[in-house]
Amino acid sequence: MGVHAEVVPLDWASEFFAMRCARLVFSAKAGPLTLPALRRFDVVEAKIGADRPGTAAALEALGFRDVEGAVDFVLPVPGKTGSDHVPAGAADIPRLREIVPGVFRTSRFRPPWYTEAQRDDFYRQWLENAVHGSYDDECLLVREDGDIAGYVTVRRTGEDSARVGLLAAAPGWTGRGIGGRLVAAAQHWCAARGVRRLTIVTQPGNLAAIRCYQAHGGVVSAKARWMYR
Ligand SMILES: CC(=O)SCCNC(=O)CCNC(=O)[C@H](O)C(C)(C)COP(=O)(O)OP(=O)(O)OC[C@H]1O[C@@H](n2cnc3c(N)ncnc32)[C@H](O)[C@@H]1OP(=O)(O)O
Ligand SMILES: Cc1cn([C@H]2C[C@H](O)[C@@H](COP(=O)(O)OP(=O)(O)O[C@H]3O[C@H](C)[C@H](N)[C@H](O)[C@H]3O)O2)c(=O)[nH]c1=O
Repeated sequence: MGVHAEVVPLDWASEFFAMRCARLVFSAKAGPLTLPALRRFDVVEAKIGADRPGTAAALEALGFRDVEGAVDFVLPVPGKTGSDHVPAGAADIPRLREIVPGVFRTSRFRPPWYTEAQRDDFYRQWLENAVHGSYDDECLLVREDGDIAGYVTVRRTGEDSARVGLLAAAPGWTGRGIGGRLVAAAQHWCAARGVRRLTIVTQPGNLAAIRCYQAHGGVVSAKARWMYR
């Protein structure tokens, strides 16, 4: 089976990781995927819906390998919500950068394609950008004892939709209900803007995240796998 997809360069990632990164965008209108088109890049990533095993097999024949799964959730946005979060400001960036290393271990940004140091730098940058309203719109914090106990970044993706970028309890704060408070913060952010559809993605092995999202009304909307070449 031939794969019809465009190989789209990822400019931000290419500059950040100092590698030529690209993503496959599947389309019946695109020409068949060829090895010369793929060989122009150091890493080509593809997200393949769980309902498309034939595509995954065809990509494997082109040298793609499984990296990680993805589970997409839709979270409810109640009309009236309460939340105890505060928006992050520039003064929070040094502490946020300090507490990121090792947190996103199930990320698809992983060896052998990305080093653990690159992964941690990537999420540090993601958080810092969100505080400045770049890529994600905002970073919201839950504070305890004068310190950051958790953070969640949010991005409006449409008139009625938003997506969580990163969500984590700070080291030492996992398993203490911070995850739920962060979900509530994202829901509150949406409700305040009239956004009714909130999505979040995690990995199938991230049981703490999955239980946390399900406990707050999250419903699985799609499952996929990431493959890289
Ligand atoms: C969009 C994204 O960023 S996806 C990535 C999510 N973030 C991360 O993986 C970062 C590291 N992990 C964390 O920061 C946290 O563990 C979170 C955010 C996933 C969950 O928040 P927490 O405050 O730790 O979880 P909380 O105390 O609310 O518990 C949530 C549920 O997970 C369960 N749980 C907690 N840790 C684990 C674990 N290691 N394995 C399985 N279940 C777990 C809890 O028992 C609870 O389930 P229950 O309600 O059925 O009892
Ligand atoms: C900060 C920033 C990032 N980008 C680019 C770089 C990448 O190409 C994408 C981010 O990847 P994305 O597909 O959005 O992330 P995933 O959904 O696959 O991965 C998730 O897993 C994490 C653990 C976490 N749950 C989070 O949801 C994702 O990382 O964006 C950019 O162009 N500009 C930027 O500023």
